[in-house]
Amino acid sequence: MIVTESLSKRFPRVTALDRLSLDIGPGVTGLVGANGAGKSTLIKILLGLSPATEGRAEVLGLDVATSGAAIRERVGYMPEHDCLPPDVSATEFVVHMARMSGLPPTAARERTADTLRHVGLYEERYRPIGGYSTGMKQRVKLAQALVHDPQLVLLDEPTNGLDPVGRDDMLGLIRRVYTDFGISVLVTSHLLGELERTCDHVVVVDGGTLLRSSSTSDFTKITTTLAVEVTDSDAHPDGTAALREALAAAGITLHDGVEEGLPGAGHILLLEATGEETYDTVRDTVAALGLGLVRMEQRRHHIAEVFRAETAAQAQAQAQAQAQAQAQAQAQPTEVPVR
Ligand SMILES: Nc1ncnc2c1ncn2[C@@H]1O[C@H](COP(=O)(O)OP(=O)(O)OP(=O)(O)O)[C@@H](O)[C@H]1O
Repeated sequence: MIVTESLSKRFPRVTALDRLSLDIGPGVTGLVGANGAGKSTLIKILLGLSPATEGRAEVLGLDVATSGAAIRERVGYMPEHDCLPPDVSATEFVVHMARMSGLPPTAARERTADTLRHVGLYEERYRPIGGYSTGMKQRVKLAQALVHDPQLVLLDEPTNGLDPVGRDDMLGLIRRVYTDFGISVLVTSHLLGELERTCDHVVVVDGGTLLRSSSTSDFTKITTTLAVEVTDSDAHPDGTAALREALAAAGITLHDGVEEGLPGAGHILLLEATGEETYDTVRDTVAALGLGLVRMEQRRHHIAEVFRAETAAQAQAQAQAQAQAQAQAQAQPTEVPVR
């Protein structure tokens, strides 16, 4: 869907993209990076709206340097900033965008009605956009990106300004753009965690360079940590504590601390699974104590955890390399200038 090779964009004072090479296939892909990482710059280059300084990029097999118009016919774009005219209704605006994309009048009206319904705008679509909430405006921006039935949409920070419920709704909508309509999605965010449930693939950029590109399941790979949650009983009013003690006595390695569990149950104990026998020991110990087993599952990493650990390991490796270089430099005999 998207391929970039050593793509760079330099502004007079800042390098927004630095030799970025990517290969993004169909599905929902998250492009994650802090503010200023270069996400919006990449999107503008992919749409053929801004030339790269070096390198090349292709979208749907079309070269961004020479086929900008053809790319924009096949690709939808949801910009980050508020760019909607306040005095027209969502219907008028989206019909206008559909006509601009080349749809005839009747098809433009029909597609607009379908798309606005899909993004969850009903009666309010006839009211002026100026009176809409942020969530409704984000939906209109998404609708105008979808109305011409593109093969791919580029969504720049679609959850910006939304409360947690609004974010979840928007992320659900984005997922359905691919599952219901087969339209591939590149969605940017500065929040790594929120893309975990939505994206098949995650690309992380920092300072215009690629930090990591991998499938979400690789990021969130299963760990050897078991999460166990039990209920309390009359004999053991603190079931979690009783289980912790009994498992430790049975030789199982428990991780420090506990996590919040379900209301009504206890906390979640985290322990190291060394094999099938760990499951048996937990099951038998829970039964012997007369507790109810609420859950016993292998824990998955969250993207943010993996990423924090990788970044810390990289920083440590860098610091070690620097210290080594310094030690070597000090060990070199100092040259005495020859007079
Ligand atoms: N037209 C421009 N002129 C000069 N510098 C620019 C221009 N556009 C972007 N930049 C700079 O390039 C860098 C990357 O910006 P970009 O907008 O692509 O980041 P971003 O990851 O999208 O972050 P945000 O979500 O905050 O927009 C930033 O340092 C920004 O200040």
